Amino acid sequence: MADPSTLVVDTVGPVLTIGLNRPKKRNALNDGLMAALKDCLTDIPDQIRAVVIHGIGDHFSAGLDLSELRERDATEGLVHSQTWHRVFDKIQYCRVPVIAALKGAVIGGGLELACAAHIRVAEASAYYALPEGSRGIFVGGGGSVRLPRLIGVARMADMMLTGRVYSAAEGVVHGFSQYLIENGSAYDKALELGNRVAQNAPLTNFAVLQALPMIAEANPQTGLLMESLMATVAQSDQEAKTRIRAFLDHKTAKVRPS
Ligand SMILES: COc1cc(/C=C/C(=O)SCCNC(=O)CCNC(=O)[C@H](O)C(C)(C)COP(=O)(O)OP(=O)(O)OC[C@H]2O[C@@H](n3cnc4c(N)ncnc43)[C@H](O)[C@@H]2OP(=O)(O)O)ccc1O
Repeated sequence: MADPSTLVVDTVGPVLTIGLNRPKKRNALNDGLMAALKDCLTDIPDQIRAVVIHGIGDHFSAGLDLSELRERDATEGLVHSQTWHRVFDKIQYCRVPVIAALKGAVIGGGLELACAAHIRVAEASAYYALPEGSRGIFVGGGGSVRLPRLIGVARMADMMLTGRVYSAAEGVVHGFSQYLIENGSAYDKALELGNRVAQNAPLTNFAVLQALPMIAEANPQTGLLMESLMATVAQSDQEAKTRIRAFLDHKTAKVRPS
């Protein structure tokens, strides 16, 4: 059953912010939190154009709440894992971009949660680990599907076999996170990015979230056809026509390095 106290949910302009709120347990992900997260991601109000997920306190998340793993038999374990898959799918297939603001521990299931987001912003304090090997378990939140696509099978295998802790800087180098920023600013940066992506044409964001991952996984011929179809749909939309006219009439911002 959903435990609403495990999340702090807020609306900041067009951005929905979701704070994982079990700081005394390092935001370990228990059943109540996962159910609350699912509810929250199911009922995103129409006016919301981006979501930021962050951790309350010093950490993003210490992963699965190990105290809830004790009593599960194999069947319950399977159901549990598939429940997680459904929650994280809600992130990956969200109708608006989801940005994870990372700090402190980003461990196990916490890392899997972050993998499902579309953009990862890490402050210097963030560190990543998959200690499942030392706990005698395996990833169960989609990590073996999503993480190798970001950092490669060999590096994920290294994380799982050695339990090595990767730094925030390594996370950027290896393609896990897209931004590395100073301590204390992950939330603000994620919010800034949320406001920025909210300005895009919704159809472009839709294409990036829904079509791009499929195109990237398709064989090149299928991918190129899908790209052409998506491009055609987007450019024939009135929104594109209005935006391009605004640029040609010098009524909109130019592309400038930030
Ligand atoms: C199998 O099917 C699955 C699996 C999964 C996903 C699996 C995973 O996520 S495995 C990874 C599990 N996480 C860990 O092993 C991390 C454990 N925590 C730590 O190492 C540390 O707590 C820390 C995160 C590095 C923070 O250290 P520190 O700041 O010193 O804080 P502590 O004093 O250690 O902790 C404070 C308090 O929090 C409790 N706590 C921390 N992490 C967890 C946790 N993961 N689960 C439960 N409780 C946690 C800690 O015990 C302390 O509690 P007190 O009561 O003693 O205060 C997915 C789906 C599947 O189906």
